[in-house]
Amino acid sequence: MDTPAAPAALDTPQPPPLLLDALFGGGAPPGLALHTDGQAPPTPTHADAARPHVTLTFAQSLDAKIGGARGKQLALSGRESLVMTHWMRTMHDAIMVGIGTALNDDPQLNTRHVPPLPEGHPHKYHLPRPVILDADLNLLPECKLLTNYAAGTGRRPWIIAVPPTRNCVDWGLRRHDLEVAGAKVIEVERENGRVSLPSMLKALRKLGVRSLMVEGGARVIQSFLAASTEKARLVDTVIVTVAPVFVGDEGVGYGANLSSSSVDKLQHAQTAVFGRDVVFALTPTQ
Ligand SMILES: NC(=O)C1=CN([C@@H]2O[C@H](COP(=O)(O)OP(=O)(O)OC[C@H]3O[C@@H](n4cnc5c(N)ncnc54)[C@H](OP(=O)(O)O)[C@@H]3O)[C@@H](O)[C@H]2O)C=CC1
Ligand SMILES: Nc1nc(O)c(N)c(N[C@@H]2O[C@H](COP(=O)(O)O)[C@@H](O)[C@H]2O)n1
Repeated sequence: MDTPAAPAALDTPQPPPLLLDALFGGGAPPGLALHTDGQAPPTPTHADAARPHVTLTFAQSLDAKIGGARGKQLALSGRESLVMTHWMRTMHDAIMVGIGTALNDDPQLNTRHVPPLPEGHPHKYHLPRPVILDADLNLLPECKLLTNYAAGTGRRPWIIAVPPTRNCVDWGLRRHDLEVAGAKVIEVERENGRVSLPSMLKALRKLGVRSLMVEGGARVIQSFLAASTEKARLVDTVIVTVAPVFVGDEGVGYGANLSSSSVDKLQHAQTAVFGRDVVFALTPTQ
């Protein structure tokens, strides 16, 4: 009698090879993307233990727009590349957007588009910690990130804020309202009028964040691309989805103040087609 074939590793759906190559240099480490009995799943790590691995990722049109006129949120990614993005979310400890995106898109930043696990599967997908760059605490207590957390369907959002230099009653009141709604406020230093990215990364690493997926929006992408220098590189992997559409001049771009001398030098790592979209993975040149 033939011996029945062993079931393929619990029939767990597997992430796209582009992500495995770009973030793990090949195969899937055991337990990847899964939340197993409270253990932290494997994630991309950074050689410098003082900051998390940073993956900068976004979807753009052929004319390099990430949003529509007056910031209108655009569904640029097709179904297949959106699923890829949600796989990427399962692979990171935390996911970050700027307050511009949080107010404009009211995102959920969860992993709902990953293929469902088979019935009876012992684990769940890992859900990344949502983090918002919001120096002045303008996040709304009724946003989806906070209501999902209150409803038990999302993780507790962390807000990266900068305390005002002078006593500011309003900032304190906003902090109180956000904390009552469930947010954790993390204070970091200000740099050039905004959250200092190195200070923010250091604070996140101290709180146990090993990998951070930065999703945008325009100003945040620009800051990360421009902040990296040979001396202090802040981005380890860039993953860009390019959708076959033109948005036009009135759309939101991210390259406004980037010059070739200030932006990090990136080299091609992988390209793959997802449905009608093309996804590029890049890494900084050594
Ligand atoms: N296609 C895609 O993949 C994505 C598209 N988008 C689109 O992007 C647009 C929103 O972009 P945008 O308005 O620029 O908003 P952002 O999400 O980039 O947020 C910008 C704000 O973040 C805060 N911030 C704090 N520290 C920094 C820092 N170091 N660098 C940059 N920003 C910092 C600032 O506010 P403060 O000073 O108050 O802290 C700043 O105004 C929307 O149209 C949205 O739909 C967004 C994400 C992904
Ligand atoms: N990958 C990708 N493709 C697009 O076309 C997009 N517009 C975005 N936007 C990012 O995703 C956030 C929305 O997330 P949820 O669907 O609410 O979980 C949005 O705020 C952008 O960060 N991304």
